[in-house]
Amino acid sequence: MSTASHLIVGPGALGRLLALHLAGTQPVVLAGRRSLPAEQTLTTPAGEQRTCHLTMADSRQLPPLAPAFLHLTTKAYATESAYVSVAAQLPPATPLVLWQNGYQVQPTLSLRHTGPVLCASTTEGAWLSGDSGVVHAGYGLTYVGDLDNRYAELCRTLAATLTETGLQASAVDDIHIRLWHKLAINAAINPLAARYRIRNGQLRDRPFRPMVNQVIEEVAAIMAAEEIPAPASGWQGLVWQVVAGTANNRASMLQDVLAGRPTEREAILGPLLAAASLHRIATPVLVALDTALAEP
Ligand SMILES: NC(=O)C1=CN([C@@H]2O[C@H](COP(=O)(O)OP(=O)(O)OC[C@H]3O[C@@H](n4cnc5c(N)ncnc54)[C@H](OP(=O)(O)O)[C@@H]3O)[C@@H](O)[C@H]2O)C=CC1
Ligand SMILES: CC(C)(CO)C(=O)C(=O)O
Repeated sequence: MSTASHLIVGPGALGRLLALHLAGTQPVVLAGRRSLPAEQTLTTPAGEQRTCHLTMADSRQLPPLAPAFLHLTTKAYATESAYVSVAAQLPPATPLVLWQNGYQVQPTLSLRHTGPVLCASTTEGAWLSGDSGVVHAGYGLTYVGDLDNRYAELCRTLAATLTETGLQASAVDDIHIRLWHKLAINAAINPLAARYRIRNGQLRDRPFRPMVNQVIEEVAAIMAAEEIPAPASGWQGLVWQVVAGTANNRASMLQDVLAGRPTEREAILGPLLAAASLHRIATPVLVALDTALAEP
């Protein structure tokens, strides 16, 4: 049985970024459902290129492994099926780390998995460069926590490991709140950017600026009803800071729409619309955006 410390399932932008950082100091296996070159190149935010030989595996037929962490870096909508295909091949107490945006797989898999379930909420930015590379577009920060605060030591261990590799991370005892703050950012930026096919920075201009502000108002009402405390900068401050910081980005939902892939609409807008319905809060703008994204 291999002693690989980190099994990463989902060899996309985030999975490769993670694998290429961890591989310098830790045993890593990167697993997917199609074959990829083992030589993978990381382009750093400074534009340097670093090529590394990774141990690749087929996620449906893993070699015998007992990893210290199973990282799932699939899109939210693909995560449950990826989990099902790999969990049966691993010791049941393997710690699971969920890297998805939104708030859909986190509560579901926290209940379902028999081992510890950690959630990682990251503002690292990465995109794929063909089958053999990943571009680290910008440094961010990763928060690691578990929804019931039962695994603080494990969260600290993972955060320290990530930080050693160059991905700055902190263990937190309020990951639920951090995930909902990220949800607010993604709900305010991604659906509008995808619907109007614009870069994040264009949201600052007319006619989009008032639309973003309407979404923020609806999201703020939902957050208050869900008792999610506002960030220090307020909801407006939080969203507009991220818009400014990612002005040149194509939001992930826009990239998905342009590539004809499914979006993470259900994971991002779904929990907000469900909470709005529970608390009887009218959210006409969020509903219209969700409906538009659901159209084929
Ligand atoms: N990229 C980023 O900068 C950030 C991403 N995130 C979040 O991280 C998650 C992943 O995003 P990202 O890396 O960009 O997405 P990608 O689409 O680049 O990667 C997803 C990967 O998962 C693979 N996959 C899908 N289903 C399975 C399966 N059943 N078994 C094994 N592999 C599978 C896909 O492979 P295939 O090619 O076969 O479809 C693909 O390689 C998302 O929830 C995203 O919101 C969060 C913050 C930043
Ligand atoms: C923060 C933001 C909006 C940056 O583009 C993002 O997380 C995404 O595109 O999904």
